This record gives sequence, C-alpha cells and structure tokens, in this order.
Amino acid sequence: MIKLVATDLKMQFEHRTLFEAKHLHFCQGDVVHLRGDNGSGKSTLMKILAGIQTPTQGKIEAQGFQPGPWWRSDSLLGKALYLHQHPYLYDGSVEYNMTYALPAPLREQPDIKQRISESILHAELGHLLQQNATLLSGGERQRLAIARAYIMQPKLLMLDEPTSNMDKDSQQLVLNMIAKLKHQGTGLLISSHQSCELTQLCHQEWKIAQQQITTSANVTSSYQPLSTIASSQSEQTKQEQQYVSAN
Ligand SMILES: Nc1ncnc2c1ncn2[C@@H]1O[C@H](COP(=O)(O)OP(=O)(O)OP(=O)(O)O)[C@@H](O)[C@H]1O
Repeated sequence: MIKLVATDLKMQFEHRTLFEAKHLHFCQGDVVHLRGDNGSGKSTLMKILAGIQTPTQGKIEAQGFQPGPWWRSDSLLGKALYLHQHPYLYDGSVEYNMTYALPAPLREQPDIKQRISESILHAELGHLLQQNATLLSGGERQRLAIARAYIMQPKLLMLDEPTSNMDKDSQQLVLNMIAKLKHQGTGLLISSHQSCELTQLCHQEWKIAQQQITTSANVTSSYQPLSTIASSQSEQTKQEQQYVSAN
C-alpha cells in the first residue's frame, strides 16, 4: 500500500508551536479534508508531507513507493505532489507549462498524449494554449495547475485551497477534475477552512485546532459522482519535476 506515515510530528516557528500529531497516515485511495482556521498550519503540514519543509520534530516515512535513485538523499521529495495555493507558472505558453515537467519521449506515449488532451478538455484551456501563462487570471492559473497534476496522475496529491477565489464555473471544472482523480485512485488531501462542495468528496477529516491535529475516518462523502462529468517558485515546479523523475 502506497502511503505516507508521520509519527510524533511537531512544528514550531521559534517558540510558537503550530501543531503536533502522534500519528498520521495518508494512503493512496484516501480522500481527506484538511480543516483548520486561517493560520492554523494547513499549508505548512502539506509542505512537510511533500518533503519541502522540515518539521521541528518527528518522522515521515514514504511506504510502498518504488525506490528512488541513489543520488536522491531525501526519500520524501517527489512522493506526494503539493499543489500550491498560488501556483508558480513559467514565462511561457500555457501548453509549455502543462508539459514542461514531462521528458520529451514521455510526451509521445499514447496514454500520456491522451491524458494531456483530456486535461485540456476538462480544464477548458483549449483556447488559451498559446497564451503566455503569466497573463492568466487567478482561476485560470489554478485550472492549469490542476491540469498539470491531472496529466501526471500522482498516487498522492495535496491541494491547498484549490478553489479559493474562483468563480462558480471554474470551481465546477476543478471539482470535476479532482473527482476524476479520486475515481482513478489518487489519494487526495484537500485543505479548506470550511466545508464546501469540494470537501464533500472527502470521507476523512483531519482537523488542526488548539495546536493538535486530530483525525476522523469515515466522514460520509455526500458527493454524487461522475454522471455529470463531461467527458509558487518554485516549490511546486521543482516538486513536479521530481515527481516525474521519481515515478
Ligand atoms: N517560515 C515561517 N516562519 C515563521 N512563521 C511561519 C513560517 N511559515 C509559516 N509561518 C506561520 O505559520 C502559521 C501557519 O501558516 P500556514 O500558511 O501553514 O497556515 P494555513 O492554515 O495554511 O493558513 P491559511 O488558511 O490562511 O492559508 C502562520 O501564522 C504563518 O505566519
């Protein structure tokens, strides 16, 4: 079973304890709502699980993944993909930004080509492919970031407030793509300080409150699935490249 296991986790900034947790399991197939007030530490926890940030204390193990290359000292990097709240985009076309992390030979594989086409369709980016990505609106940037993740189909994906500041239509597109990833077996950790349509996809909840992370399994997922589905720097980008090379 592919999973990340965190034990005796503690995060402090100077003398301020942000959160502690005895045990956290994030497994492929899990769909978890990470809940907590603004500033409670949701983004920090995701960055720790992505291997981008080091906790003050505790151990995080990646289990069930293929062994990384010998030159990678940090075994956590590249395991779970972290989608930043404000995705970093290169100064290049939307099309370039969608595929830059994929080595050229991979882009020619039929299944990858298929996923690229699907992601363009689902994210409704077809008319923007040649536009410079730095000129996209906030909602379009998020759609592009989700489209990149969709192409890579990670085993574990962490989404940081993925629909904040989006209009209804963009929210629906992103919701549909995330639902598709869920049904394809990607483990999802979705941060949101409140319940919304997106968090209704989740069947577990992790809550950060009073500096403790508590978990509850088997929250009922009330999402009605797929019948309606039509057919920053650089932490994120480095990570995506590492993700590709690690898988
Ligand atoms: N490198 C750092 N040094 C000091 N404090 C930090 C650092 N990174 C984050 N913090 C602080 O830790 C707290 C938690 O930040 P974080 O971004 O993880 O919260 P969040 O729950 O994701 O918030 P939001 O819902 O507003 O996005 C904040 O008060 C933030 O200022």
